[in-house]
Amino acid sequence: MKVTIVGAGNVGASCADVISYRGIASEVVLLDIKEGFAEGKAMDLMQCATNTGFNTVITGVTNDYSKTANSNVVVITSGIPRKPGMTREELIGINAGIVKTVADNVLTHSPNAIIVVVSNPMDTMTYLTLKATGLPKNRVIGMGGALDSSRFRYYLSRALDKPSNDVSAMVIGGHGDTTMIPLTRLASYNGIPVSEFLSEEELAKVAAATMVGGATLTGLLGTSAWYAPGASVAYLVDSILNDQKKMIACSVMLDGEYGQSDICIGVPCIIGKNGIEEILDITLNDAEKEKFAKSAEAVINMNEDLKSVLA
Ligand SMILES: NC(=O)c1ccc[n+]([C@@H]2O[C@H](COP(=O)([O-])OP(=O)(O)OC[C@H]3O[C@@H](n4cnc5c(N)ncnc54)[C@H](O)[C@@H]3O)[C@@H](O)[C@H]2O)c1
Ligand SMILES: O=C(O)C[C@H](O)C(=O)O
Repeated sequence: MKVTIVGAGNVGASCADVISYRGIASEVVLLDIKEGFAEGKAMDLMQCATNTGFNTVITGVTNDYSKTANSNVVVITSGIPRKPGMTREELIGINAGIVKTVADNVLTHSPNAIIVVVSNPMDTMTYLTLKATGLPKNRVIGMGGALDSSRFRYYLSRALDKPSNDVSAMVIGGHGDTTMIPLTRLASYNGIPVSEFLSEEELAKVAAATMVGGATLTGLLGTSAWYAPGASVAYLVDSILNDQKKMIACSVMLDGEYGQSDICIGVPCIIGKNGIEEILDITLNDAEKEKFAKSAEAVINMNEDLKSVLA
């Protein structure tokens, strides 16, 4: 199985690292616009093979899309990351043009690929990719919910003082500091509602920390995060390539689900060899419904900006 990752920067390289280390794909192509950069990242990663014991072949190329031909999955991480104090939404001006060009190029050489969009603002970049390529909606998946849910589980595990892997929780809605919706009501510690252990005030603090999880890391690192984002993409790619049918919150085109249409936004999905195989339209309570509607409104407004940005 072949995976192309466009953008060999922090997230792209970290994703290639996890994919190879875990043997998720037999071949990974890293492509970057910066001369020699992807080649260097690929060589460095390949020199891990004997010490970590993987057999994936990683190749790096400078803007040569012919080397990406017949990829099963293409991950788009090309674009700029935010700096401290910025929102993801501020990246639209530069990233929209990059993502649109990249999506066209990858499809020319891999017409059957499933595309995973990572570049920010991710929900709008997913919408743009879908509209620009005309692909069926099951083949364009935005990665955000997998990461936001892992951060939610991390903050819950700290509040509970229990291991993250014993905590089950999901974030839906937009992948933005104010648009994420951590589903606190449905979070559990090995099947027991977390509200058995944490007060409403503690849960509100966990939800707030989750929503600004990316901004917190950007403040600490000076650029946005990459280890958890890279691992989250690899987790999603694994479910596609190995047809695992995992339930993962992803940004997908809605057609009436959650009362929304013509928008890509995070909702629980079944992910398998066909990409998005099912959208789970779960019942939200009134407060969650209100948050989802507000989140969708913000994402739709951002999508509107595409017209002027790409004009
Ligand atoms: N969806 C998410 O959950 C999530 C998580 C983390 C980061 N991101 C986003 O992913 C993007 C990448 O983040 P990063 O930290 O890896 O940034 P980075 O700067 O480390 O890497 C981006 C890479 O893209 C390359 N690039 C730029 N234009 C290109 C083009 N036209 N073709 C090919 N490559 C090109 C750059 O040369 C660079 O190497 C950012 O937009 C960031 O906001 C999203
Ligand atoms: O925070 C960012 O800008 C990058 C990414 O969306 C993240 O959540 O880590």
